[in-house]
Amino acid sequence: MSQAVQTAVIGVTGYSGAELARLLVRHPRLKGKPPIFAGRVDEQHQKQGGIPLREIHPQLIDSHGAGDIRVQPFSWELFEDLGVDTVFLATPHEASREMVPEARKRGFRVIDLSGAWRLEEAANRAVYKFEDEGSADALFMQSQAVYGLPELHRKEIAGAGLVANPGCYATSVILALKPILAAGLVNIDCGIICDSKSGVSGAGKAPTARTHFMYAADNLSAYGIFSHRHTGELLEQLSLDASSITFAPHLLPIPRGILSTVYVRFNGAQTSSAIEACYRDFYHGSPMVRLYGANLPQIQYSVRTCYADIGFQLSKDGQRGVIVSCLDNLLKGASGQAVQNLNVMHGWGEAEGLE
Ligand SMILES: NC(=O)C1=CN([C@@H]2O[C@H](COP(=O)(O)OP(=O)(O)OC[C@H]3O[C@@H](n4cnc5c(N)ncnc54)[C@H](OP(=O)(O)O)[C@@H]3O)[C@@H](O)[C@H]2O)C=CC1
Ligand SMILES: CC(=O)N[C@@H](CCC(=O)OP(=O)(O)O)C(=O)O
Repeated sequence: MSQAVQTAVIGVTGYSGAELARLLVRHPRLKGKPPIFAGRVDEQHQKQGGIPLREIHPQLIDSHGAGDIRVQPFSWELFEDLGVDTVFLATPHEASREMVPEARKRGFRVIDLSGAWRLEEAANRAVYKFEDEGSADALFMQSQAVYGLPELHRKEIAGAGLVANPGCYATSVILALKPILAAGLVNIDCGIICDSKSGVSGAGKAPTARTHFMYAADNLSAYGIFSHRHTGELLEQLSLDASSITFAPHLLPIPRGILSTVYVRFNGAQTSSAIEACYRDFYHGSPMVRLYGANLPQIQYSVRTCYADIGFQLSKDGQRGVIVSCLDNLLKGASGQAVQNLNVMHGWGEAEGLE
């Protein structure tokens, strides 16, 4: 078990990169080894040795350990010279798709926050329209990738060279459904409905027509129904057929947070205590999932935490269930999960630096 892991982050100027910086500079296992931050640095800052992190994220003041850390101009040689072990990519899917093969060739372990390597099936990946789709290099890299949801794949993540951090909506829905599906309690033929709502930071820092204040504020809108790219993650991780699950994402006019409401029919009548036991058994030893039972979680409870919060209620006859799953899209939905994966990869306590 190493105490001296050197980490590096590409994409710290983005929303999830900022949260990653906040978590990593305070991580108890990284004391004395602050992460290296690298990215696109303009000429003027290059002359000054990089951009001071506090210029980009003033909220990361000294008490958070950010000190004089700078975002340096990115190169793989920089990481090699500085003895980097694990690289986080908080970059767009296409950028990750290009960078990861080179990072792996150079021997870095990678935790990629993007969707570049999450999907095993070419049919599910088609939504991304990757330029290198089908190439031998890309297929090889895909075969090495482990889906970075520790609650499902802890063992594989521990030995992985490439961890594909899950999507934020996907995390909330998979964690809500996996225990009852794995126990065979859900009547799949009746269809499962996942109604998910996300804060605007889920879309990243580049404004789009959909996420512009004028459209997002004082509004609630559905989008991506039957076509959202996280559907493939749900199908693969829950071993479901496309006809048995309907995923409907919505844009909520709040900065961060996701609430997924999942509607299921059971195979026969269930009791609250049986369903509660099912969740407790499944998440035994999973410190980043908090179970609420019939006291449903709310976005307010989960936001700015690295937890996924899950609760449920049953119909009077026990035939139907509604599961509510909340998380912070930038934390358990992205950076918190990435640090949880770092902990698993290095044999540290899974919740270290996250509570
Ligand atoms: N936001 C969220 O809730 C979630 C996001 N994700 C995924 O995490 C990744 C980051 O998301 P998010 O933080 O929202 O994104 P942002 O748009 O907020 O930030 C993107 C970051 O990537 C950098 N970047 C863009 N292109 C390149 C490039 N070609 N080379 C190097 N750096 C580049 C940007 O740097 P610069 O400042 O130079 O432009 C910026 O730091 C994405 O893949 C996203 O899909 C996953 C789960 C949840
Ligand atoms: C509100 C919002 O726009 N959310 C994003 C999903 C964010 C996320 O987890 O996405 P990645 O798969 O890009 O990593 C979306 O629907 O496209």
